[in-house]
Amino acid sequence: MSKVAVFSAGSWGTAFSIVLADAGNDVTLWARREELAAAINDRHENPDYQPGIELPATISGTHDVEKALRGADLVVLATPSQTMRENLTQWAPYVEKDAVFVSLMKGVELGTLERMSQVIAEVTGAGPDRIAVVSGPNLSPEIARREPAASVVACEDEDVAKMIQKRIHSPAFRPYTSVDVLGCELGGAYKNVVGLAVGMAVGLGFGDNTTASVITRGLAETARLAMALGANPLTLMGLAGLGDLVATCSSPLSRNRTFGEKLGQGMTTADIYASTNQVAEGAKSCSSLLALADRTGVDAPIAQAVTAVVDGRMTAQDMMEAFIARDTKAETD
Ligand SMILES: NC(=O)C1=CN([C@@H]2O[C@H](COP(=O)(O)OP(=O)(O)OC[C@H]3O[C@@H](n4cnc5c(N)ncnc54)[C@H](OP(=O)(O)O)[C@@H]3O)[C@@H](O)[C@H]2O)C=CC1
Ligand SMILES: O=C(CO)COP(=O)(O)O
Repeated sequence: MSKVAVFSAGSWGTAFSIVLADAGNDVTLWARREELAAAINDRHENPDYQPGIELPATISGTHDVEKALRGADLVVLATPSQTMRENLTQWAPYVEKDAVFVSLMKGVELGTLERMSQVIAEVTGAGPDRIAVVSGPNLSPEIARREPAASVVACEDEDVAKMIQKRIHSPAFRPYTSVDVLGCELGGAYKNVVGLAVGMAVGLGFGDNTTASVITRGLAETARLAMALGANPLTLMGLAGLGDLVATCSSPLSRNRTFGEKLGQGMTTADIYASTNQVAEGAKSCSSLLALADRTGVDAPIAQAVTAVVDGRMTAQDMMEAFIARDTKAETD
């Protein structure tokens, strides 16, 4: 059986380990806390992140980086985007020589404005044929319950994308291939920002016309930036674009939408951080995506307003009013 190392045992790392195990892989799930690794082994459950879900016997937990990586030809990365560089710098010396990295993360690094595939390349020196991303409408509690879902596995080397596709195709999880790594990553990161804006609209008590308008203009904004950077526009119409946007913006399971809802109800960012330990990537990546749009010369009103609300410089109500009051223009401009 082929061995996969998954870093780490959060919501998505754990749910994706179930996909990998169901698809026939031997999975070693690395946990930052030793007691969580022990719980995974003793109880076949991740009580902190996917409580009540029995993990297949082919998933084992460990807190030992070297042990997790020994013999693994796929290294799946699912930590918060903002800590990936530091994490991977520590793990990289133990990665097998030809192992392929698979990023599940949906964020853009603050400061460098790099996508996760770029961070992985920089830290490990791996070429584009050893770096893939998996992105799509994949809310982890639903995936952990084995509800049917599709996703995209993107790698610049199509043969590698096909190899990973085979390795992650389970009875409940259907992956499509793509060579558009940039489009998939930007779709995944941007939908979190749009999810925050939609959550704010929901928190303010607005209905489906409002949320549909924000979702659609959010897709337009995502596509504008992604295409300016060289993405295939069809990627944004696909699972890693529209698909993930719809899932995130319509589901109360989404941490980003929930974070936005709380902002809409008047909570501050600091209060929300204090109330959860789970990652809402958009709250950090909104400012990186805005900076990326500014650097690229692309208009990004949603990223701009969401960043201002997250930073406490604007209220959610003012954001909605500002969206409506913007200079009018043609829809396709
Ligand atoms: N959840 C989902 O539905 C999906 C998430 N994603 C993406 O996957 C990525 C991970 O998200 P998700 O699993 O949901 O996040 P969670 O908040 O559920 O889990 C975060 C994980 O990262 C660990 N972690 C936290 N801080 C650090 C750190 N400083 N160094 C190393 N590890 C750390 C946590 O360990 P500990 O428990 O010890 O704190 C935990 O294992 C994000 O980019 C997210 O956008 C993508 C698709 C679906
Ligand atoms: O990326 C996700 C679904 O595809 C998960 O969204 P949240 O991070 O908002 O929970």
